[in-house]
Amino acid sequence: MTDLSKIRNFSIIAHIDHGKSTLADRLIQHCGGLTLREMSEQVLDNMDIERERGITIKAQTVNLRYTAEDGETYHLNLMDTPGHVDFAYEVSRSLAACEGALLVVDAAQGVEAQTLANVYQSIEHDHEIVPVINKIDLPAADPDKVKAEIEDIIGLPADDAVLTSAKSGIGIAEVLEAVVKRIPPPVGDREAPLKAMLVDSWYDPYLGVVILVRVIDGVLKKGQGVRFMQGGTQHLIDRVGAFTPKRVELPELGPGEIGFITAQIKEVEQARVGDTITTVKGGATKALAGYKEVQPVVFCGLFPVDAAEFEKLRESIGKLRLNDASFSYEMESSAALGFGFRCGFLGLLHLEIIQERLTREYDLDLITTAPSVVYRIALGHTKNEDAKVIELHNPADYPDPSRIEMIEEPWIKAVIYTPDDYLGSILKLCQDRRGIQTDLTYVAGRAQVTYELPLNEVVFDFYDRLKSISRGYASFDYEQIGLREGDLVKMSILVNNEPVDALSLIVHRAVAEERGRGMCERLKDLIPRHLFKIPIQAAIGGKVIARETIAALRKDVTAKCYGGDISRKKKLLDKQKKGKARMREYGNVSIPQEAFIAALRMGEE
Ligand SMILES: Nc1nc2c(ncn2[C@@H]2O[C@H](COP(=O)(O)OP(=O)(O)OP(=O)(O)O)[C@@H](O)[C@H]2O)c(=O)[nH]1
Repeated sequence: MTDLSKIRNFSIIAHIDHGKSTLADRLIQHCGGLTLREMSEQVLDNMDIERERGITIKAQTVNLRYTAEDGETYHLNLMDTPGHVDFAYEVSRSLAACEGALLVVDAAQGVEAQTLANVYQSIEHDHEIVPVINKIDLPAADPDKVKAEIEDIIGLPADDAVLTSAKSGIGIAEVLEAVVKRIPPPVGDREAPLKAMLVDSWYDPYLGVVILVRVIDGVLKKGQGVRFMQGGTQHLIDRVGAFTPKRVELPELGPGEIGFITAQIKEVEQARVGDTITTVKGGATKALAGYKEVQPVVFCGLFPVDAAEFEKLRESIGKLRLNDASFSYEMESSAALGFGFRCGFLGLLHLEIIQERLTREYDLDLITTAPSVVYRIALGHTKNEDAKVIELHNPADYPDPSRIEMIEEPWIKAVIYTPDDYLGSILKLCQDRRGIQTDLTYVAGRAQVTYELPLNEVVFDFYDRLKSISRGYASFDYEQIGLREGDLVKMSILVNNEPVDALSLIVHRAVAEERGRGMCERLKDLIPRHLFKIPIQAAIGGKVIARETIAALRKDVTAKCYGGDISRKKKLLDKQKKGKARMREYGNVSIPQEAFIAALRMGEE
């Protein structure tokens, strides 16, 4: 049983790449959680893709023992939080499990949008926030300027910010002292009915579903019968423990403590983030506030390039889903692509992560159809059917236009934070994407601009474009603000007069022609020439709005290497053969796999 006054629960909030994981590793190392050899890998980001992309996806926590200058030993629970807008809800639950936060700001980059969004959330949770200015070893570091930014932009006192270089190990002890002295201990009642928050859950092949919890009141013990108040299920706890960061079993978790439990749960879906855990007998009557059921917002079809791999795809998707309750899938069949799955994601990054894991970990070649948001459509009545409202996840299911009375699409509020120089191009980008500017302010040579934007204009390549026009300096954060009516139509793409359903998408009428022209032009470059002429058309209903033609070609690919180098000829033929495997036949036209997504990139507007 740990004395409450000796516990500190905190998270680290930072913009991507400001050094959160490196600092976390240093804190663990300082507290002796791991040996140097074990430290050679960053421990908190534990998925391959996380490491490669340098982003944190799943929240993790470590329990550290720190003997402070006052001679007392403290239990520090360090919570790692995901660093991307797609996972905002998980972040909010992790923050709700803490009493304070370290705000890590890069000494050379200063405050950025993601930092802001997370700090405001942290403030909402009444956290004590300790500013940490990291990377002071960099030649471009300017801690005083960053301090001023923290005060001006965020409104937090930064005089006593801790200066660190997580990379060279400077200021680490100071950070730990600040945690102990400035972040308050948790409060809780050991005698009260059990109330624990489900902070995170994941699937472990040996233990089943592992649940990360923060105990608010009462005690969690092995052998206890518990009830998940939102999920409505009951379970028997078979393990209680913590990560140091190695997994250790403990006799119990008391108020204020963070640790894990297992209860022979088979699916993460049964352990929803934000749920309240209480005892079956004499349990709490009121669940903790803040529970939300996360819903996928971006949908797309995933199809195997090789139809024979459908079963493998089904199995692989099933395995991924074991570990990720926020992603959904159901079988889908398409005239052109055969059997595949319609999948739902929290956002584009989430989509890319799943797609990449399927490709890399499960060695699948996939075709991804155009991502789509969820539209709400009011349909008028017909002779046989009453009027009704439907949700549209797939442009292929677009109803008969004559029946549509109204279409609504989801909108977001986006906050973009950028150095002045790039503001002009960013405003143009937002304007082109049907954005409505609601605010523009300048602080210390940077602009903060707020836009309302339709989500469907953001899901394709908005983030990539933003990064490229600002040379990586602009940052972006968004939240959903509900549905709004829009003049939306389905645009079909016809290749050699056949509609290709995987390329059809819902667009706003005002931008349909431009987008249609862009897609036709790109497809013209992406589809190789055939022996016959291929028309490529964009159409709304029966009306063609854009057209390109791919000229016919003579087949002999080796014709261009006259001269007798046989190995070169062979290489070309091999390449042609390989290329074939990655093509999709549409009628009698082969479309390369990469064309499906590349056609949607909106290019250098
Ligand atoms: N020069 C210098 N580089 C640092 C320091 N701390 C971290 N870095 C580097 O900055 C990069 C990003 O560090 P991470 O710790 O992965 O950043 P992060 O904030 O965890 O990133 P996310 O997981 O994406 O949120 C890495 O290349 C680190 O080596 C520092 O104190 N000085």
